Amino acid sequence: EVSITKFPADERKIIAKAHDKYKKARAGIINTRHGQIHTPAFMPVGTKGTVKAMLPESVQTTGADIILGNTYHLMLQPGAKRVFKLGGLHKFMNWSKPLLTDSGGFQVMSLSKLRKITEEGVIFNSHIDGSKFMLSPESSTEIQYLLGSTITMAFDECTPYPSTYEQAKSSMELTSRWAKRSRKAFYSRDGYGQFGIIQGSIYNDLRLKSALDLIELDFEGYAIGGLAVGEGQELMFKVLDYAPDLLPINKPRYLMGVGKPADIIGAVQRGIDMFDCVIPTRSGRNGQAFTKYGVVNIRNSKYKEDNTPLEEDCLCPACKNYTKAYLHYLVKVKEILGAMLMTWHNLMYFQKLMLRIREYIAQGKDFDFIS
Ligand SMILES: CNc1nc2c(CC[C@H]3O[C@@H](OC)[C@@H]4OC(C)(C)O[C@@H]43)c3nc(N)[nH]c(=O)c3cc2[nH]1
Ligand SMILES: [Zn+2]
Repeated sequence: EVSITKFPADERKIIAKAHDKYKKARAGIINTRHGQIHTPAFMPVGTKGTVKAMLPESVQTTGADIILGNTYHLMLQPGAKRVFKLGGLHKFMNWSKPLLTDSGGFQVMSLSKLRKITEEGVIFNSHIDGSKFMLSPESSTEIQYLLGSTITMAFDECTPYPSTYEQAKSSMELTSRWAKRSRKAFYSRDGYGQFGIIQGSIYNDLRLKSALDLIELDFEGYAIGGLAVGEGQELMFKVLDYAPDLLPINKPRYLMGVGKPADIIGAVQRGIDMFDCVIPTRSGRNGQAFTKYGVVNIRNSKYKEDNTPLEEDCLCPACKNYTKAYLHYLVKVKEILGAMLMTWHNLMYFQKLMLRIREYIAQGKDFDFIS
């Protein structure tokens, strides 16, 4: 049971604007082998088999139905075959609910130094010890199978921003060929699914072609890729004004890498169902707390004698049992408990946001009444 709290002013503006034009928000349930996912859903990021600074049972208390893992990191260490031998990622990390794994292409481009993109796949050197690896539609799909992912992502190329029309076109066409190979390599089982990822950057005809190519492969769900890569909120919303409508209305839509609360609200209003973002966890560890009063930079000296909680009505341990002064101190002296409490609060805040959104959609209420 969580209380309804206020959106900060800037989110109300987004809600009001998006609400007038978009009645595409929808609330639903995705049934999987590992349990239900209530959408719109926020998926905490657990790149290396752990949501940093959180026990999985604590992640569960925040209300998360599903968390993310990653092919790239886990294939390098401890290795997909080893995780498989040890009983799969669910057992390894003691998380029994749904797991979605990204296919690894995005991380190769952002993490490994030496890499070569070929039709076959991406050849790269591990950012850990420099050893050579290849990620392809087939190997990425097999690794996600070995990890035991509930939702497997197709192996794609995240088109960088900005890209010319030609660059975006050839990148999208590569992603379509790789999607076909990913779909063929997927071992379909009841309660498990594979999502295609559409690309096409900011060009609507390329987004349409990408969607048509992937719809032919009949994925269980679809992600909108190639966004939240530096294009900014306005351009992202411009793509989201039409891209979700290109996808099957009866299948989940996942916007990768998004985002701040205002981004999530605007995207839900445009028909998106699933989100992932490192912001609540990464910024929590860096001392930023999301609250109904806006973002609190707990390291600010004005909190050093503030004996009040981050939010008086929040049910997380940071707010129930500690003060901003204590959090300020812990983060300043880099105590591990600081990262834990700030992360826990932020994940709770994001899940409360999603709960409020789901409730208001289910009751057919206008978003702008959440205030
Ligand atoms: C932040 N903006 C952003 N992230 C994107 C991602 C990666 C999403 C994954 O990367 C991590 O976030 C940085 C998260 O931790 C793991 C667990 C790795 O999963 C999340 C994308 N992934 C694929 N395959 N294709 C895309 O077009 C794409 C676009 C994105 N835009
Ligand atoms: Zn809290």
